[in-house]
Amino acid sequence: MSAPELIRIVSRSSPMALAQVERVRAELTALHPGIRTEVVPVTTSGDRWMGDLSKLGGKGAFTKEVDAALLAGEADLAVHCVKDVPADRPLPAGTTFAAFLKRDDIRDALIHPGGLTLDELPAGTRIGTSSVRRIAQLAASHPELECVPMRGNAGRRMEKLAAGDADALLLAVSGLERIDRMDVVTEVLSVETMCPPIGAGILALQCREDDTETIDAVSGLGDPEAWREATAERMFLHVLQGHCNSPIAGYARCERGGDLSLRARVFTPDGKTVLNAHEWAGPLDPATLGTSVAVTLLRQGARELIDSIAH
Ligand SMILES: NCc1[nH]cc(CCC(=O)O)c1CC(=O)O
Repeated sequence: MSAPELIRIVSRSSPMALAQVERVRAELTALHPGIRTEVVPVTTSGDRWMGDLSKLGGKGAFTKEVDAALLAGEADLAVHCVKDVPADRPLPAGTTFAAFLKRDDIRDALIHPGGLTLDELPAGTRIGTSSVRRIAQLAASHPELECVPMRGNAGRRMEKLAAGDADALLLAVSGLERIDRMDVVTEVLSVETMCPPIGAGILALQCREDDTETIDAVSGLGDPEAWREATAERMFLHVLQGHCNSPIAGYARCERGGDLSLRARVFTPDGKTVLNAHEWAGPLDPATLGTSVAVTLLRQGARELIDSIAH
């Protein structure tokens, strides 16, 4: 096997995306000191557009331009948040996941400048979030709070918070850790309070399918548990075929004795209806567990619930 001399890594240019690339470069250098890396920055439509993501003409707002650079041969490796990679369709033809990195924290955090926790926030507190998953769960657990639209990278959201556009924010712990801003967190929410999105905290390395040199070089960065969890979660979402306004949440976890479990929920936007499932893989492979949990939720009416939401 011949190792490549240079791996060009395409990345979005947000601070979080660049931090993700630095992690990959560091792990790659530790594993293969002889391989040089170079960063190819791109801006995605999701980074540019500050409106409603569903109005952007479909999914993949954060991945489309990255995939294009990879397929055009302008780069050899893409680093994606699994959370941002559409699961209702296959990966772009000609590309494949070569590895899933060891998973980071999957929880969401509250950022409240006054230092209050979620339960302490007074009625009418404006939470800056455009995430249908976060809005539906807050409506269910804290109906006295108000959600106001908020997009942009974490740094921009914190500027908007400081400017008074919202009173508090919800952001992923993993993203804040990557940009070294855990100092702003007032409370880390349990997964029972705020069920995470599919793929939370997992970075995927994507290569051209025929580029076996790069695939072989980076596959050693993969984490077997992250692979099993991502595979179960993405198959779950694939079978459910949600759209971009579907409040869907869930996470797989390698637990006691290595058995894989998958918990998942589908909500109405107002949080009044919650469909819930939790299953163990036992002898099943991760993808089959994902399918099984999706089928359980479909039997509970998930299809009708998802299709009744405007998108
Ligand atoms: N939509 C942006 C985005 N994509 C992935 C993460 C979090 C990091 C991850 O889960 O890998 C975030 C930020 C957030 O939701 O607060």
